[in-house]
Amino acid sequence: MRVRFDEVSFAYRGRRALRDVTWGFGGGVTGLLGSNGAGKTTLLSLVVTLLRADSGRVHVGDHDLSTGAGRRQARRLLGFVPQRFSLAPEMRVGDTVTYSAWVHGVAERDCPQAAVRALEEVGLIDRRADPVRALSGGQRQRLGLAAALAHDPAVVVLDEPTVGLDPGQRLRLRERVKVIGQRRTVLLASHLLEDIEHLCDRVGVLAGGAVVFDGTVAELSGLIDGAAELEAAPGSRFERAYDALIAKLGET
Ligand SMILES: Nc1ncnc2c1ncn2[C@@H]1O[C@H](COP(=O)(O)OP(=O)(O)OP(=O)(O)O)[C@@H](O)[C@H]1O
Repeated sequence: MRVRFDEVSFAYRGRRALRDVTWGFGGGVTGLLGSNGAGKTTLLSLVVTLLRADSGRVHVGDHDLSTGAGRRQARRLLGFVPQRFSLAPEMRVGDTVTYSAWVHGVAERDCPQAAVRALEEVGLIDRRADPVRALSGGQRQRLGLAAALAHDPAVVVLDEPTVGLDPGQRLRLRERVKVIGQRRTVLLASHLLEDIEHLCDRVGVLAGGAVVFDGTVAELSGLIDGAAELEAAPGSRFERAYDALIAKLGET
């Protein structure tokens, strides 16, 4: 399913956060990069209908989010894991996802089965009888993902999902996101270039509320082709190319 932005602008009480964004993504995992304050969370919030564009149009599939009916229909297709979320520590893992399925509109009799499917998707099915407080940070993050998958959404939006996780937990979450992206549209905002490089088919870069790059990970890495001093610098090609892109924008 495709998500499309057409000349979208958004401001917080006069403070411009997105300006004339025309961008789209669909099928597989798309990364969204940008420095602090570039507008990533704002863009994600528009996709998941937490905010409404001041001008321009956002579409999720055929649903136009500028209309009430469009937003209602799109919500059934959307799963969201925000940067910070809270879970009830005494609740069981399985009940947490069953409840999320119900909140997302799954028929009550189907909720337990929906929870089993979502917990299998994130690799937590063996922990379903445990209380949430018994989970590690990485497992809690995966539980948040299961809660967002409970109604089997076509589009999954993740805001900085690996922040605060140790390398092993990050790898496990990454593996899960990769599999989830095989049959869904996933939008992943992150500061961690390594996550984007390993997970994403395509990447968009935001700077000052505008999309300044849209292409594949290989195309972004290719931006430094022929720049000898950058090719020799430390870090992966992708990291060096991203850094050079942001530095160049800072000069203009
Ligand atoms: N609730 C708000 N009220 C006023 N201004 C806001 C609000 N939320 C964000 N902004 C401003 O909008 C701009 C974009 O913020 P946004 O959070 O979308 O960026 P971001 O790329 O997600 O940043 P970060 O990487 O730090 O999370 C920034 O200038 C920010 O200060």
